[in-house]
Amino acid sequence: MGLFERDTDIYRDRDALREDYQPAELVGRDEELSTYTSALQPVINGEQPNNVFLYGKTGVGKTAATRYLLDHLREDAEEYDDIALDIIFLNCDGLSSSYQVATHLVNELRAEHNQISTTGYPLATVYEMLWEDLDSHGGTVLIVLDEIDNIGDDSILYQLPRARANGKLEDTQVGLIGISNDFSFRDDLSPKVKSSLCENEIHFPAYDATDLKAILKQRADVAFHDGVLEDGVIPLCAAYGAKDAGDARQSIDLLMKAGDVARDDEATTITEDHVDRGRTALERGRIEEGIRGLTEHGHLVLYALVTNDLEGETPIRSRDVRPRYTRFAELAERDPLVPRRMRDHLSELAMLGIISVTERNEGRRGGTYREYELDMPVEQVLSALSETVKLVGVHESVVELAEDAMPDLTTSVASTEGGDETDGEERPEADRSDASLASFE
Ligand SMILES: Nc1ncnc2c1ncn2[C@@H]1O[C@H](COP(=O)(O)OP(=O)(O)OP(=O)(O)O)[C@@H](O)[C@H]1O
Repeated sequence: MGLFERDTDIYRDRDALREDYQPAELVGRDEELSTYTSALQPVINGEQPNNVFLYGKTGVGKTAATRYLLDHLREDAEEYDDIALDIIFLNCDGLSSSYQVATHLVNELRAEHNQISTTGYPLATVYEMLWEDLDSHGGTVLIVLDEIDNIGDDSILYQLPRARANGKLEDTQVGLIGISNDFSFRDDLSPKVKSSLCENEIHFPAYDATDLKAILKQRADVAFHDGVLEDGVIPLCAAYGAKDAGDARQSIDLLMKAGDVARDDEATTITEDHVDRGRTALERGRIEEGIRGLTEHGHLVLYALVTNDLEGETPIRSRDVRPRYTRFAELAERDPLVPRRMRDHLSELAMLGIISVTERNEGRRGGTYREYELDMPVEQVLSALSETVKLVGVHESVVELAEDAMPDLTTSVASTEGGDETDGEERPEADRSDASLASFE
């Protein structure tokens, strides 16, 4: 028997739950698809295409609807001899300027051997190349810019829709489809860009539990063997999804995680318990990712708050977190931030859902103040902070937890100078070998 053995009791086709799977039909988006279809109709009529702007929160089907309709459009256009349709799909993640978008578009239009460098030309030259390449292409070209809000300036969003009117294009008809999940991007567009890019706006609202159930059912039928899902599983995944953000991607991920947990258990059915465990695992991943993305000072503030929490000091005011934070910064050989900047980090942690904030009144004449406490299991937070703990040292309050939460913790030499004025902790033993210990006196 090999080390790996095929286990197919649960999944018939697990890939149907992956991000890149394109469902044959989109569920529950009839109204949006009908508006979108009308906006694309001029392409089939051989007319100048409309520009379309899709917006809505993440995971609500904007990209899926675009791929679905454009696949159909491409297929249907082949029925007409007088229509030559080409579609360029560009995800703007990582493309932070019109210049970068324009060079990528030029390269999409050019053959492999004729690509241009993505740096070094004046913007006007890149535009000239773009108009020339587009115009020599002929027919209709639809340009989809997904995650369009990454583009830091709106030059290309102004130029593309107007290229024909400005005499830059004669033989090619260009349509622009912009997709964004950033509502402020749309609101902040300059009026001249808004009037052309947003001539057909389609809003994709968040899904409710009923929509999500239908979407999950469609995927589950392909992904799992018959009879594997217990009755409550899809409603539970849908209920969590609707409560969180109405995001189909999140619900599908949860269903897949539940399937994986069941598979690891060598179970033959997926139960609600598998969903709950899957949710905990995903949540852990999300927190860890959020914490890892913070700056070093964000980590130090959070580590300070973790130790306050373990000592039963939370909810706690920012000024009372400060001495511990300052000491940790010193141990990490960093200059502590001023109180206001430290508070900004607390606010950021609250925004990420890692800690919670409560506004309190200071009595009859006083103003309001804020108190902070951890809003996530301390073990998870600590395990995501392992690099910071290594840098600062293991605070006494976390010694016990550290062994479980950070098994990879290596011994580090702790500084013994300086002090944390507010608390008189005992100095930890310096020669413990199971973890690095810092002096926080
Ligand atoms: N109506 C639907 N029917 C079937 N599957 C859907 C539907 N809506 C979304 N999905 C699926 O949910 C996942 C996320 O959808 P999609 O990528 O289209 O979201 P989005 O709105 O473009 O999000 P983002 O703004 O994050 O890019 C994809 O796997 C997609 O296939």
